Amino acid sequence: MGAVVGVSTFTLLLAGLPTRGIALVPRPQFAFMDVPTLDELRRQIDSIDDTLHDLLMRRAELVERIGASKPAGGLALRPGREAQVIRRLLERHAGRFPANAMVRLWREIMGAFTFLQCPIRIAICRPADQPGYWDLARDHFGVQIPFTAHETPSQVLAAVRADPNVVGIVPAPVQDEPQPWWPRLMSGDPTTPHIVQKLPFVVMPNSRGRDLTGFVLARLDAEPSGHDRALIAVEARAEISRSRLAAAIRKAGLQDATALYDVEQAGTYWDLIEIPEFVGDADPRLAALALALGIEGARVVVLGAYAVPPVVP
Ligand SMILES: O=C(O)C(=O)C[C@]1(C(=O)O)C=C[C@@H](O)C=C1
Repeated sequence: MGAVVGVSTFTLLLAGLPTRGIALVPRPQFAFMDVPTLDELRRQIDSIDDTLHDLLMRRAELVERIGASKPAGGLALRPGREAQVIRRLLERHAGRFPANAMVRLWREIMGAFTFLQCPIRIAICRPADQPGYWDLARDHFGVQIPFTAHETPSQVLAAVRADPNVVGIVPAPVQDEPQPWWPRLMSGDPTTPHIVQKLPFVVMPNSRGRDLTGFVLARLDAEPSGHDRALIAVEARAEISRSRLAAAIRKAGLQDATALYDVEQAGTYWDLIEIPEFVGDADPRLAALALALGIEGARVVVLGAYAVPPVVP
């Protein structure tokens, strides 16, 4: 009984209630006796931190084995797999820890583990008046991977073409921009990168990059993540109306476009079509699209794909 009185007194003191008449306080049905002390709680946190740390070190061993199975000298980055990892964790996420903070941790983990496998570097188009692109890239790729800033998408493309371990980040296409970068991805040159990701994948609420959108260019084939959008470019010597393009897309068996951009330079016309599904380089619907357009010499090329960003609770 003495112990019960003691615990109840302590509880009342904590609650700022008078402790007189304490002997009349009935024994509680629930576990006041188990209220852990601050030191005990911190010991539990230390133990959790040790487990997390041990698991990270074990994860590093597995990533090294994965790295050894990838082609030597190539880029180890796998944006489709990274998207699957983040989506899966978001689906199981619960509790008070903010979901985007959890994503931020895993972005740091996967950035560091990509860097562990290959000398990846990021070339960012960060015009002087748009410093947020740096943050957009840092939020995604973490602090281990070295970055270089460039003034124009052309400079970024040149950096990616010069080194297979350089990954480029350029502003997402907008209609009526004077010199869009995307028609340049139609070149058949083997150093030409693909679009492999759209940023942000998950918006970081207080980032300087939160209102910006970038595309990641890498010398990799885009890989399906299970929920993707493909970017297909058409080059022709004649202007293609939107309705003609839409009809040809449907006739080729592709899903309706979710976004369209076009540009003309010196009598050459380019259209960029975003399709709400993954389309690989060898997809027969590409040839079907070229045919359905009915324009002599029209070329249709997949510029890449990106994993559709998840809805973050
Ligand atoms: O799964 C892989 O291919 C890995 O290299 C592992 C890992 C990861 O840390 O989970 C790291 C880098 C890749 O971009 C994707 C995922």
